Amino acid sequence: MSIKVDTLTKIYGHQKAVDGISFSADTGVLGFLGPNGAGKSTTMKMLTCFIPPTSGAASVCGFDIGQQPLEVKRNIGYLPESNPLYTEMYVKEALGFTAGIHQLHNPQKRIAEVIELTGLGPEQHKKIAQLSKGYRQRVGLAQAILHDPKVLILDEPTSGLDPNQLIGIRQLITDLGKTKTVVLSTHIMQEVEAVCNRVIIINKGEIVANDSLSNIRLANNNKSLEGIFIELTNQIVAK
Ligand SMILES: Nc1ncnc2c1ncn2[C@@H]1O[C@H](COP(=O)(O)OP(=O)(O)OP(=O)(O)O)[C@@H](O)[C@H]1O
Repeated sequence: MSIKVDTLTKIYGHQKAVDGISFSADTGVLGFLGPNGAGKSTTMKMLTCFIPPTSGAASVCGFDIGQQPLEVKRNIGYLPESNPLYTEMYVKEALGFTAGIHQLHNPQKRIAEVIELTGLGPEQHKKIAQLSKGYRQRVGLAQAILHDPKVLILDEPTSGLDPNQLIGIRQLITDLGKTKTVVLSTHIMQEVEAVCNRVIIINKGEIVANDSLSNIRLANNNKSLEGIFIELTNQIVAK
């Protein structure tokens, strides 16, 4: 398994943001769903060693997030929800900067590859500040995959994109999921149906569903995913 999570918990002050969750993931796209404030980003930040857990354990490609953060970061690519970018840099300059952090042996070749993969070609000579939101997301994705990690953590990578951009990015995520373990946080149920092999639904820091999309539907009278999501996270009877 590329990701193993064992009773992972994060408490901020008096609030339990993540409450003893356990799951594992391997090659494919795992949809990580939940209402606002459910604990998705907090889980992703713990898996990527940005914040320490309060208790519990997790490993990425066999490396412990507490004991081996450098090895974890080597094996993981992370696109945070806010997609922080240096907007004064040119696209290639930003990718070169990330390549330097990862000490890539042949950065120019790999940068050309990820520009091709992420469809950044037509915009590659611009400054990031001049890019549309969709192309900025592509730069964030390009940075996340530059060191060819086995695991990708993508926190709402398609939020705010127009339908044309959505299709391109979803195709890229689907393709990446053929060889990598991708954890995808999204609020778009259509997207989950389009790209995810498996789904975890988290509510108030606890996992309320963890299965293939078809099994989750079977267990919930074949309702729409939206209906299942509402039922499992609100206890409101879905249509
Ligand atoms: N640094 C922090 N300090 C205190 N509380 C925090 C902090 N970060 C997150 N929280 C709280 O922890 C809970 C989980 O937040 P988190 O960002 O993980 O949710 P989420 O599922 O990613 O939500 P969204 O879908 O809105 O992005 C929320 O109630 C949030 O307010």
